[in-house]
Amino acid sequence: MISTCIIGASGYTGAELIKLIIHHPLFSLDACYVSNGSADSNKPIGSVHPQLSAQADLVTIALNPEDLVQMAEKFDAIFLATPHEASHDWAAALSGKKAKIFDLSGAFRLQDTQVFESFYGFKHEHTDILSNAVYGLAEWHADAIKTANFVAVPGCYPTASLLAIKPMTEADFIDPSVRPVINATSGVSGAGRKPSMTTSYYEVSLQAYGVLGHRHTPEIEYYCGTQVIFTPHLGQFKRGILATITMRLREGVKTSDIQQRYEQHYANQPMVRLRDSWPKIDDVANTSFCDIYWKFDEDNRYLVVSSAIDNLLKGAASQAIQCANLVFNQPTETGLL
Ligand SMILES: NC(=O)C1=CN([C@@H]2O[C@H](COP(=O)(O)OP(=O)(O)OC[C@H]3O[C@@H](n4cnc5c(N)ncnc54)[C@H](OP(=O)(O)O)[C@@H]3O)[C@@H](O)[C@H]2O)C=CC1
Ligand SMILES: CC(=O)N[C@@H](CCC(=O)OP(=O)(O)O)C(=O)O
Repeated sequence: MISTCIIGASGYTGAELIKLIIHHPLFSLDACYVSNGSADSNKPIGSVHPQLSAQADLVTIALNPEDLVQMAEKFDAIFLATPHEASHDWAAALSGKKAKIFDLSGAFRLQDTQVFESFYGFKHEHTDILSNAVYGLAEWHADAIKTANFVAVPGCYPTASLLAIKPMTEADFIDPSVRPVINATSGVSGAGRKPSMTTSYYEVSLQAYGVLGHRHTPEIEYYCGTQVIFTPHLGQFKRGILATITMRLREGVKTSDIQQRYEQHYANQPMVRLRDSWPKIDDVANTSFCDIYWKFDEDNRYLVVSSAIDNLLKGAASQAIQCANLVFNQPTETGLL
């Protein structure tokens, strides 16, 4: 068995990782860490996450940062389900050792440290790790992921957006004079477990936020190679993201060309489902799938694509497992179907 541990096990994506790893045929979950001083330290997992009662026979451990080097020599894989700052600070002790690292945070996704600093609000101190980090968009970067030691698992909105846009950008079908427009809505679990007024279920009413300045804009732009207008919305539901993207395509692109590109990229990708009707969040919530459907106005060259994922799974934990499967030479869908 491949020995794994999770750091940040008391959070929402931590809980999803626990569920996936304990049911995985090849990975064993050997430790669950929380931060030093966490109210959830030294507790059975079933008491931290009641839905995991009687499923995971583990007690959370308060992480001592001095133990990180030893942990990186002990485990085969370490999943960081921690805030960006914690992942950033701990990466140096963890990387370059036996363990393959899968970081769910945004700390190692942006290669340009100036852009990183302006969107994340703190200085990037680990450019050496950054330059070796592989972006874990599993359907597009599988070859690089297979040989990676450190995987930066994509953000939730970027996963939904990039899976929809990349077949068009890779084919050079986008009209360069018109930026793709992404409107996306996330459930409140996207904001993590820590309570806050802006994300409290009672306070939330469908609303745009982060307009023309969300930190996922540079991530999406870098990995699809075109500038976009990205507008996230927060909706009053627990989990899921629906991203609807409008793209103007170059003259001469036909409906059949679009069909051919989506099929070429996703027909053999088990975690992406090309649907025959508009995706719904209920169809993907609590699953590891991304559902995609599109319609093209050939006369006016506007393509509208809709993409739905579960933010905590395909947008975080199950994509991390897809990456780990690839690193350990398994089919990407192992343990996810
Ligand atoms: N929620 C989502 O939809 C997605 C989240 N992500 C990213 O994944 C990571 C985890 O997100 P999520 O599970 O939602 O977040 P949560 O807030 O639900 O959980 C974060 C975890 O990290 C621990 N933690 C908090 N502060 C620190 C700290 N300073 N040092 C160490 N550990 C700390 C938390 O609590 P404790 O104090 O008990 O240790 C908890 O276990 C984040 O980087 C997030 O941006 C990525 C994609 C989607
Ligand atoms: C609803 C909500 O607040 N969503 C978060 C994105 C989810 C997330 O955690 O982003 P990363 O994948 O980059 O870590 C946000 O807008 O910042």
